[in-house]
Amino acid sequence: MRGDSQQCHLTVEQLGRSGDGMVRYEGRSYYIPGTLPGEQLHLRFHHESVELLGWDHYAPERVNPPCSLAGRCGGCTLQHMEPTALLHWKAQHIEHALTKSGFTDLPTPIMYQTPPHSRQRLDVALQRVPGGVILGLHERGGDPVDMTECPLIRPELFALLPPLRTCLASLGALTGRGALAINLLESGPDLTLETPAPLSGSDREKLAAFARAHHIPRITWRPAPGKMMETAAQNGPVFHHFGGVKVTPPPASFLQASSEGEAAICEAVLAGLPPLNRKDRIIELYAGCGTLTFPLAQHGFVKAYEGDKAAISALRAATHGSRAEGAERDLNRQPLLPTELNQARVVVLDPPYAGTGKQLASLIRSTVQDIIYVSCSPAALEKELPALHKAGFALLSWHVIDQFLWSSDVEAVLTLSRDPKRIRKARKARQS
Ligand SMILES: C[S@@+](CC[C@H](N)C(=O)[O-])C[C@H]1O[C@@H](n2cnc3c(N)ncnc32)[C@H](O)[C@@H]1O
Repeated sequence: MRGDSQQCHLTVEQLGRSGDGMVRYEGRSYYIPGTLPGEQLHLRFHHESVELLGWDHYAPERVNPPCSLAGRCGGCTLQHMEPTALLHWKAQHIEHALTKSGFTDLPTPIMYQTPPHSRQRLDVALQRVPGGVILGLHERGGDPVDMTECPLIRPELFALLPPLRTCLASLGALTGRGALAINLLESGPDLTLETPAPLSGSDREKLAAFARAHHIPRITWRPAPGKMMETAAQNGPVFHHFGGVKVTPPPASFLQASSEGEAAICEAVLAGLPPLNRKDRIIELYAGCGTLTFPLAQHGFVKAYEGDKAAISALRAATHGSRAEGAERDLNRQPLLPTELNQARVVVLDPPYAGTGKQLASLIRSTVQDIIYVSCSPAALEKELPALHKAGFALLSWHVIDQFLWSSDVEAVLTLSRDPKRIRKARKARQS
């Protein structure tokens, strides 16, 4: 029901990309956090903004958020949505990117959602306040909200936070705002700390004592992301296994959000491989420090490319005795040429959020028949899939992996082929 007054009752039409409900008013779209499609809202419109006065009708997908910080903490924006409905909503993003790019008659997706309390990576903001330190995620457009509870992260990670706050509050280097990345590796939590001022000798002693008391193998310090890092405390070896191979990930290294998500991605990638013999070459682009490299190396010889120096050094250091080789390469500045790609029986790529950039064009010009595309960005897929469709690739399977529970983010693994035999076989298998 629309009226000319500033107050009105409108129905949420859909969720926007970031998970906010969208209503239309006088030809404009407005996004309202915390609302769901089908809900009727009582709203008041001001010049450019809208105020939610209340709900006339709730959606059946609405649930009570499991965390009392929901709505404030910027980590989870969709805790009020029933998880299965959320997974289907995320699958629609991928489906939309595929159909918009020309892929029709899609196979049924294989979907997976990670459980609560499974996040193994945490990137938090720090803020010194009178009497202590706030450690948490930013409120939308605001200050960090202290993470006094969190149904998302692994319990052992959450258990570390209270003593960590005490330790951080004692550091002279944390004069204002800072940041902390924690990767929960097999060897224990790996901490990378950013503070406005450099660590003093006394700060280092406190961090070393904290590391010993809480079985933390390594604490690294840096002034800001991308700046020189220093080891603040080393209390034991740092390691993690990928596909049975022991790797020493560098500080603040990319790590999949949860081990369950990582396993689901890995399984989807391996399921998408064409028939290979051990001599066949797999080219892997954006390899990080080897999450997919070493599982892939059990199926063919992997040539892995990665732009981050520390990550590729870690990968290369672990390749001894495996059927994998790593190379440092900025794939935006120096994409692999078609002649290089042509050596591959299959190309596996897992680009950053922005997508593959310049690498895509030479992939299309190559004679590569099979691609497995791991993507954390439906928007990048929407941009890049049309060219792959035009180049003759068909979609053999798609996996939707919601490893970002209660957020609007999603991961997808797409198996694409332009090998007529493989396409025919996949179509036949679907029909039977
Ligand atoms: C989504 S992560 C995937 C990493 C790895 N596949 C994994 O699962 O752990 C994307 C990777 O792309 C790398 N990357 C980003 N831009 C790059 C570029 N221009 N050239 C090469 N690698 C790049 C990042 O350093 C990161 O390791």
